[in-house]
Amino acid sequence: SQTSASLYDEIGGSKTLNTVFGVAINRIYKDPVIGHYFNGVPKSHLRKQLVSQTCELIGGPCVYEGKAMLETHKDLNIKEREFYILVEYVQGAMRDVGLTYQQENQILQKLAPIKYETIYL
Ligand code: HEM
Repeated sequence: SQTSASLYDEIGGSKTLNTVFGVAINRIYKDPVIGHYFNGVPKSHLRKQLVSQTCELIGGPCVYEGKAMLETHKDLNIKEREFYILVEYVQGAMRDVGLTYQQENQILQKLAPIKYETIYL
């Protein structure tokens, strides 16, 4: 409703999102299964884009101006199980940064539909 704060404000805004994705990205880049996808992708660039996109999805003031998800991921041949490895890192980072389960799940629900633009079916 108009009177309730956005999820974005509730979690602490871009400061919290930057911390969450900073933690997640450090782990993702080291992962033995999915880390290789990110060779040559600057961490700071990916973090900025993920923060902006997620900010927009959870009611923040951002407008995502990065590349389209389908275009970005379609030639990578990402498998479904690899998608879930990435999601687990994002979830783990949210937990470590102190978000509640409810906040975690609300954010994951927003990210979930993007699955079909990232994996190779
Ligand atoms: C909900 C899941 C996902 C979201 C929200 C997401 C989001 C994004 C965003 C915002 C970018 C930056 C686009 C830009 O540069 O403007 C990106 C790039 C990228 N993503 Fe994802 N992604 C997801 C899943 C995955 C998965 C599962 C993988 C691999 C295991 C992956 C690998 C990559 C790579 C390698 C790039 C860099 C591509 C390039 O610069 O050429 N993504 N993603």
